[in-house]
Amino acid sequence: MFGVTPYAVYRLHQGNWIVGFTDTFLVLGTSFAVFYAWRTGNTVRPGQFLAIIYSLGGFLVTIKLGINGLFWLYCLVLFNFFVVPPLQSLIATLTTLVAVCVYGWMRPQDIFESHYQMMSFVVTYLMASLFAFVFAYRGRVQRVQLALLATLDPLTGIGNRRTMDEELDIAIADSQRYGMSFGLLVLDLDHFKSVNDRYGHSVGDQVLVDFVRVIKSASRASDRVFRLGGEEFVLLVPKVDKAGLAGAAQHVQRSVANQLRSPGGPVTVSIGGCVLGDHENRDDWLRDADICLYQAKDAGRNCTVIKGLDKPLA
Ligand SMILES: Nc1nc2c(ncn2[C@@H]2O[C@H](COP(=O)(O)OP(=O)(O)OP(=O)(O)O)[C@@H](O)[C@H]2O)c(=O)[nH]1
Repeated sequence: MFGVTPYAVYRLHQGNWIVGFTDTFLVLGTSFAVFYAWRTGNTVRPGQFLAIIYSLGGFLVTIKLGINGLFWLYCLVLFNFFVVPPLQSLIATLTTLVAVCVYGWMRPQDIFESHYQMMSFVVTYLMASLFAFVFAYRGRVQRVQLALLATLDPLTGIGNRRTMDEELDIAIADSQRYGMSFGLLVLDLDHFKSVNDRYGHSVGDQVLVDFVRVIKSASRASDRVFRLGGEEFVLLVPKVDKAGLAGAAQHVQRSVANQLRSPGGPVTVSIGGCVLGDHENRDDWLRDADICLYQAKDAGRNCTVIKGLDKPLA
């Protein structure tokens, strides 16, 4: 925007109306797109809008300025790959190339002084597009990988603590807005340290992976499981009351006792839980579920304590 504005003023001052108005349109269009993105938080549509108007503008400027306009098309390549995903950028960039070449072919001397010059432009423009594409594509793949690393637990593939925090905040917002009920279970394997100490860390890792598989198979598709850290996991259960949460917890607890094995025999889990009720933030909610978990451990492990229910459930 800052690069184009002086040219818009200069071209209008010169009386070169088409280029002047094109530049002015680009400046206004950019301001509009930036404003829209700022107000809505949506950067996809403004990016596509900008790629289209700048590609069109690049074409118009080139057919009016000839060889001097061509230099701007290299900036256009970089700009397009900056504002829209690689494939869309490639389409916008190649469409502009085809338009410029067809025009240059039909009106010799208007843009290119010779076919040789046109070929040189095509080759350098394609090379610039190719490098920009590879660069943008690699950046995109790395961004996706970073996003996964930041949100998933690498060992088990389920959401990590950061993902859980977000999901619990969404649950609290849904509860306050729509009156939906949620329950939270904190699950901790019993005597897991001895599995590690006796059979090694990699066996312990395999038990954790199996544990997640058992939790998933014993819970509903709408339940969400997260790894809080170490051998502690959280299950978020929508649409339950205290009794329903206790039922869900007992089902998981029994499934683990029946199915989860280390080389030394069955592995069990202790579970603490509470419904969202009038907890107003996730820290309080988690803390109360954690207190129940400690009560379950104190009660001898392989059992469930739900806040508000009288005794530990075996
Ligand atoms: N293999 C493996 N072990 C882990 C991982 N994260 C934490 N641990 C181990 O989990 C064990 C947790 O031990 P404790 O907190 O004493 O708990 P516990 O032995 O299960 O005892 P209780 O919870 O009281 O029943 C420690 O030995 C940690 O090293 C992991 O990613 N992989």
